[in-house]
Amino acid sequence: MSTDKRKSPRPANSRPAQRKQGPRRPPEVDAARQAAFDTLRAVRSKDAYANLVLPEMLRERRVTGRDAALATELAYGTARLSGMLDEIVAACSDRPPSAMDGDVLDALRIGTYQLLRTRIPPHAAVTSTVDLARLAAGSHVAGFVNAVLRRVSAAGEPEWVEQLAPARDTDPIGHLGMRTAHPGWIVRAFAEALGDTGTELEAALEANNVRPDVHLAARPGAISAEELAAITGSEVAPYSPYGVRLEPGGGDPAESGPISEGLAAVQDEGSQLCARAAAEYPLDGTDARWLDLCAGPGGKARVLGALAALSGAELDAVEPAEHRARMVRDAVLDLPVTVHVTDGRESGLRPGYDRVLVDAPCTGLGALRRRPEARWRRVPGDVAGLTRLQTELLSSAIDLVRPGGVVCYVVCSPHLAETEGVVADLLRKADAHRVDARPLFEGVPGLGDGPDVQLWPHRHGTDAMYCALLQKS
Ligand SMILES: C[S@@+](CC[C@H](N)C(=O)[O-])C[C@H]1O[C@@H](n2cnc3c(N)ncnc32)[C@H](O)[C@@H]1O
Repeated sequence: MSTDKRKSPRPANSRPAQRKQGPRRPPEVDAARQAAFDTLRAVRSKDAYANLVLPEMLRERRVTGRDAALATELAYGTARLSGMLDEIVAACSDRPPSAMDGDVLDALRIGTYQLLRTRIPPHAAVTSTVDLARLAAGSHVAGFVNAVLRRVSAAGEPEWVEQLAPARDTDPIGHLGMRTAHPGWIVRAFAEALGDTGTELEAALEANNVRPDVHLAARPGAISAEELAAITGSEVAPYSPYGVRLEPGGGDPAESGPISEGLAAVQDEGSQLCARAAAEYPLDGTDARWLDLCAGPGGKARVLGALAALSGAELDAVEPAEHRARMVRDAVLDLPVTVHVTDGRESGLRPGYDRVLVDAPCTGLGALRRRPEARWRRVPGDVAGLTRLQTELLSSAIDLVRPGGVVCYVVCSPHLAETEGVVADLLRKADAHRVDARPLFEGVPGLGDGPDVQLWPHRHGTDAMYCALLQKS
């Protein structure tokens, strides 16, 4: 929660939020709230990603320090909670959010977030939001925004949840959806993957509302995790042998020496573990040709390429999008990796690979904590198209691997249709069998009955990565 207690730029005794007439002077909006508002507007109207737009905007506008921290909290927090904020706004208005002007709705969301989730004094939250709305949509909206926010401010978040959420005992999915700010279909998907609708489900959902630690992956063979931790003043990560957890607030990791020298890269610990699993499953026979079938932007290709170099193997990396293929090339400089710009379903590559990684496009429900708006942008209808693509890519991988070779199927999602569903579907048609992936995640607790591995933010501090290993018969 923000501890921002700065005074509003207005004199303490002025009460513009209660004015009924238009402004007598142009509204003034501080840089932090303006940046948060402009970010939310870009998310809504241009399908932008808040975590890409905001840092760029703060740099361009030279917003730094506490202002940058406030802008970040307001933009990411509001984007993350927007569906829940809309329910509260709806309860305080005579018209539904869908009928409101987009700028007015964005302002109301920011105002509601400030009232419910920060220690910003209510009068400052209301006044600054009225100013934002007036500036964006005209002075005629001031009275409406003021009235809605005054109603919002009559209660705190627990009271609003109590009033608006369904009862937990009769509708735990609906209740937790409101309480943790997730759409119902995502709550249901998490519940099905966890086999739980109680405290563990709540913990898993709450973990999506916490910004993750930043991890680095030391390049295997170039630097050890211990050396990297010493250089960066951090600690080694608990599970990945390449992982280092950066201290929060330590500045932009991209500017750290080891990254600019190509010795390390920012990468979630779960991704490091999955790349390692693809490289380390023990094989009989040859082990010289490796394939990364969905390589862009190259995070796992970097680890796989380095491990291939250490074991005398070569890696082919496939990515159909040219700009992402370029990112793969940049990630694997000096490594025995060839990048192919092609569709993984019809790559034209010569079969006979010993190992294939399929890190397939997915809903990304396993990385909701990194992408503030993603939970409200994704829709259940996305799942069918993605599972079709995932099955086709996995099937192509089975065609490309040699008998006895291994395919490592990874998605950053716990949705059962994308995980077990895709694997089960493939196994009905392909000449392959599942092997236990858990031994390759040595030391990682809470992996259940296997044979596949599902990591979780609330259990492991990683993204919710799923990893299945299939061996061709
Ligand atoms: C989850 S990302 C892979 C992340 C990557 N392995 C890493 O660690 O950085 C999925 C990638 O698959 C690519 N992709 C989409 N359709 C594809 C296809 N038909 N064949 C191969 N790759 C595809 C996307 O462009 C995206 O870069």
